[in-house]
Amino acid sequence: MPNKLCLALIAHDQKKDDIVSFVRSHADFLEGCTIYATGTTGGRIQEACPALDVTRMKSGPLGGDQQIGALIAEGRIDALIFFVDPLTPMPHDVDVKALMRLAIVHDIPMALNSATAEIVVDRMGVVAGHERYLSAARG
Ligand SMILES: O=C(CO)COP(=O)(O)O
Repeated sequence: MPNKLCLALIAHDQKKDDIVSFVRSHADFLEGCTIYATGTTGGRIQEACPALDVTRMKSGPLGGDQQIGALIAEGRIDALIFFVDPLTPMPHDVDVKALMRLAIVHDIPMALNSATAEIVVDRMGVVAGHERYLSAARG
């Protein structure tokens, strides 16, 4: 069995209901993943889906985005799913920008809205299923 996929999930406040719906609709796939999330997002996800393996970092404005960025720099995150609110100014905008920059530098899939997140998760599910199929076939 290959290592579990490791995803970072983050949502700004106006998008938290959206990420909860997203997580609920992909709970089967996400149960097979290790999830890192910023503090408040992680709390909402755990509340909605207690079976998921979620590690909560600090809240975004208090350093959570930077903590996730550090995990990306260490090669520990396979994809970043970040439901961004494009209409509200953020005090920690520089942290958000730094996080996105690291996802680009380390060339991991980065979904910044729900339409892209659907594609990333669907694709990763296919690849993960394929790898499981191959490792089972190899014995
Ligand atoms: O602010 C965030 C991302 O920039 C999200 O942080 P929380 O999940 O703690 O609200």
